[in-house]
Amino acid sequence: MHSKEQISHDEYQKTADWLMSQTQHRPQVAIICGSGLGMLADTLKCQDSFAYSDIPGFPQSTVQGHAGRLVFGELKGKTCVCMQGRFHMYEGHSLCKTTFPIRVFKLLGVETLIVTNAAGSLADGLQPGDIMIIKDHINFPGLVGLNPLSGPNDDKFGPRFPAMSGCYDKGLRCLAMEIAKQQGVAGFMQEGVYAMVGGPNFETIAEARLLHRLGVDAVGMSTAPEVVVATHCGLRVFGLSLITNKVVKSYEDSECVNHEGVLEVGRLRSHTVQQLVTELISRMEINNNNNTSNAV
Ligand SMILES: O=P(O)(O)O[C@H]1O[C@H](CO)[C@@H](O)[C@H]1O
Ligand SMILES: Nc1nc2[nH]cnc2c(=O)[nH]1
Repeated sequence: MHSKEQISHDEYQKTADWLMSQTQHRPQVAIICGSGLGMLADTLKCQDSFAYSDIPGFPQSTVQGHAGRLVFGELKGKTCVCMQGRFHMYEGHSLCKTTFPIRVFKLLGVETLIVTNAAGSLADGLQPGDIMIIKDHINFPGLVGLNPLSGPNDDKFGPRFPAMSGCYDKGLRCLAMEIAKQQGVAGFMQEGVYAMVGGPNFETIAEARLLHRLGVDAVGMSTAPEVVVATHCGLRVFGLSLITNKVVKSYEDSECVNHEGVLEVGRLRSHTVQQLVTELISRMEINNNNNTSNAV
């Protein structure tokens, strides 16, 4: 069962200590690049970069469009760390492995996490190429007990029963919308609810209809476990989905989604996503109070 594996505090600390011995950067902001969005790391200046295979304790990326590199650098006066490649449950990683980097970031002093993903749209108003600011999520694996926080709680990171209402920071969501207006891209940006399903198959039509009825705006196979672990340890979270395809909801529709198409939309929209994230990081305020204050 995925959730049984446990990782000790010492193991997270060892990885954080190794990284701190290899780079002078002390990141305040962490960015996770979704499928095809690895170029977000290109904006960082004075880079130190590490292959996941060289980082003690790090899992390995196995999905095309996820390079498997951790990049540290400066962006508009903030120190950042960027995951070029995330880990998904369907790759066979335990949920605590898929979220391993989040707690390492916490120990590095990160205060804000930016998660990005590629997602299929269920909402009629969301077209391929649109950007959805994540207002909330439905963690389907989590609802049935596949939760990275299952098992003994590590009080050093956070409480046994963390609240998840408000896990996507409202201030950052408003700031992102304001920036979108100023950059002239608000026309294809809106807030919505992201749902995580286990994958790796895309949805059947009946599943798509079910998700639509449940109020899901966009669906993907990642993000929710990362956000749960980040919120548990007191990180502020901002998330966005790049809509890469419409999820087929009609038996009359012969369209068929594939991963190549998902990556292609990422490439087409890379510049817009980069500009938005760069400006958001530049204008966000950082409270340097990362002291595991969420812990009980
Ligand atoms: O969520 P990210 O990593 O962006 O990737 C999304 O795109 C892949 C499918 O094309 C799935 O892994 C899905 O979760
Ligand atoms: N589950 C799921 N994940 C995706 N990632 C990108 N597009 C999709 C989609 O349509 N469904």
